[in-house]
Amino acid sequence: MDQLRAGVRLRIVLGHLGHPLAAAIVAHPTSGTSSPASFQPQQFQYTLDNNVLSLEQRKFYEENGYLVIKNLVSHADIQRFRSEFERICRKEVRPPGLMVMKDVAIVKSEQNLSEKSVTKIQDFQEDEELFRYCTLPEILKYVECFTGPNIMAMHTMLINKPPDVGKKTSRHPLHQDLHYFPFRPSNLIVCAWTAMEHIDRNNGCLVVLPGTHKGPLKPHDYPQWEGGVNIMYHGIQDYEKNNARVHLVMEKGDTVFFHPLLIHGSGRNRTQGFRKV
Ligand SMILES: CCCC(=O)SCCNC(=O)CCNC(=O)[C@H](O)C(C)(C)COP(=O)(O)OP(=O)(O)OC[C@H]1O[C@@H](n2cnc3c(N)ncnc32)[C@H](O)[C@@H]1OP(=O)(O)O
Ligand SMILES: Nc1ncnc2c1ncn2[C@@H]1O[C@H](COP(=O)(O)OP(=O)(O)OP(=O)(O)O)[C@@H](O)[C@H]1O
Ligand SMILES: O=C(O)CCC(=O)C(=O)O
Ligand SMILES: [Fe+2]
Ligand SMILES: [Mg+2]
Repeated sequence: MDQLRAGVRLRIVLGHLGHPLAAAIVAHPTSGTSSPASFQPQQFQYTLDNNVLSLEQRKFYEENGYLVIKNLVSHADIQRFRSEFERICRKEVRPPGLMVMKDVAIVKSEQNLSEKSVTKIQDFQEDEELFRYCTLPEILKYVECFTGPNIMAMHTMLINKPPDVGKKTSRHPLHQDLHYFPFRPSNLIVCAWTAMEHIDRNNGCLVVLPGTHKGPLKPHDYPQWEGGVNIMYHGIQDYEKNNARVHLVMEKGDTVFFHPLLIHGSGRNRTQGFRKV
């Protein structure tokens, strides 16, 4: 917990740099990256040597830049996060530093904050209930496989993807999270993304381009989309169109861990529900 609190202080300092940060958990830059002498460092570049991941899981992350762990977060915890999100939307609690974002399609039409007008909250580090997510032993157990033991929560968000009103504004353009992060080294950063309900292509699942974590950070800018683009939702301009997109279908509680250079985004929500992660 002390280490996580220290990380929150760092995140606030980074926030003063004016960067739009997003969800990430990162290792302290001084934490060890060295492996035991018996280990071949060239074999594993993106995962650290511990006993949590199977060889198969390690190889999968090394090759693809992401790893899905099924049924990791309990439904009881997810219900608590959902309830707290609703309390925030009703303005019953106002955690300091919290940023509330609305979708561009409704930002000018709906005046009152409600669960149906908030697209995302971010920087919930001062909300004890939501920050529990960053302290869950089952999450940290896997995070440590990528960051090492000295873990800091760098940025936090709860995304409430709204039903698309027909302009495709609910999409999140393909991007690399490292574009938003003014800290390094990238291989010691990982994002934990937990489905709070069943998520598939209908409600806009996470879409990844496997293996792109091995490439460089690419230039980002606003997508050339007609009909509406959300402020500060930058996308990659020149991604390889032949690179197969993989749609991650996930059940409630499933969690994907991914590298900050992995190109990913999410499609429109064609249901009437608000897709939560
Ligand atoms: C690890 C990366 C993963 C990611 O999440 S990548 C995306 C990162 N980007 C973000 O997180 C963006 C976060 N959002 C924000 O910073 C803020 O919500 C945002 C969009 C700047 C607006 O903040 P505020 O200034 O507090 O809001 P406001 O209500 O006073 O609006 C100011 C002007 O902006 C407009 N606006 C608000 N939300 C928008 C939206 N979603 N899309 C497009 N325009 C939007 C709003 O209409 C207003 O314009 P005007 O001044 O009235 O003309
Ligand atoms: N032709 C494209 N050009 C640029 N980005 C795209 C293109 N197609 C998809 N994307 C990006 O990839 C994400 C996921 O694509 P996907 O096709 O799943 O979503 P969608 O087009 O919104 O929904 P769907 O195809 O399921 O109706 C989109 O949100 C968008 O960011
Ligand atoms: O859930 C989404 O729609 C996109 C999330 C994302 O890009 C992220 O968590 O970094
Ligand atoms: Fe992202
Ligand atoms: Mg499509």
